[in-house]
Amino acid sequence: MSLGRIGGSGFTNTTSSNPNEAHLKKNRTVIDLGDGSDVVYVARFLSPDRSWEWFDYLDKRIPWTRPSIRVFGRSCLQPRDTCYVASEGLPELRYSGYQPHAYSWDDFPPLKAILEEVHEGLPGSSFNSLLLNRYKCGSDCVGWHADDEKLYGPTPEIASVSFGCEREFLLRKKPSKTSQEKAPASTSKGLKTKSPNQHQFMLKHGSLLVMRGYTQRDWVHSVPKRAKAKAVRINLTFRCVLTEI
Ligand SMILES: O=C(O)CCC(=O)C(=O)O
Ligand SMILES: [Fe+2]
Repeated sequence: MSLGRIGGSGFTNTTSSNPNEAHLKKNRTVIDLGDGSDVVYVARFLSPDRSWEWFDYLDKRIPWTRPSIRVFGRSCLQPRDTCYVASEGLPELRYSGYQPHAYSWDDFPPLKAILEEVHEGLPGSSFNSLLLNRYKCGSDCVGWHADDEKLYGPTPEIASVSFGCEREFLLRKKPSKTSQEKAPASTSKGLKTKSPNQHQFMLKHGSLLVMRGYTQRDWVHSVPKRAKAKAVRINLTFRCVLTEI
């Protein structure tokens, strides 16, 4: 696996003989977040049947743990199950005071198959690590954060594949430093408009969402609690840990 790539894979405009790539180009939604950041969403990235097979495998076979993490200086149980898979020899991941054990791709062959699908869909991308999350019910969640750890570099591409229960994924712009940018969004008639500084996606079973460019520097994201979500959701975020920072 090639390592050390920075930046987005970019869905190039060249004609492609890869049917997956062509399908993706047709069915993707690209949201330009401005300032060199964008998000790509493909609702039907994987077929529902295959996705359910993968869901069952992941639910049963992944050695899920629910670690203690530190948030604002206090120790608490992470409100979701997690597991981490990474290629050998990479710098270790550490977030919220927690350093997950890195399992090998060889331990979970279906993860290699999903990774292959993601690489086919995102030509030029080269992911070498994967953070898995399992949300058992509506009170499981992930709070506002950015995946801006140094080991991913300044413009990480993060590909997120979802299985099972649909959950909302929110993106919110970080507060800007200049006062001009802080002004609330309004029309020329002074009417308030819906802020372009927030975006919301309902992440479907078998969907792919990709964050690119400066999204981790300028935006935060979350999967909030939802009382109505009664079933299990599993999310995989593929990332590229840089070998030379
Ligand atoms: O579950 C999701 O959709 C997002 C997970 C996430 O943001 C993360 O693992 O960093
Ligand atoms: Fe994240």
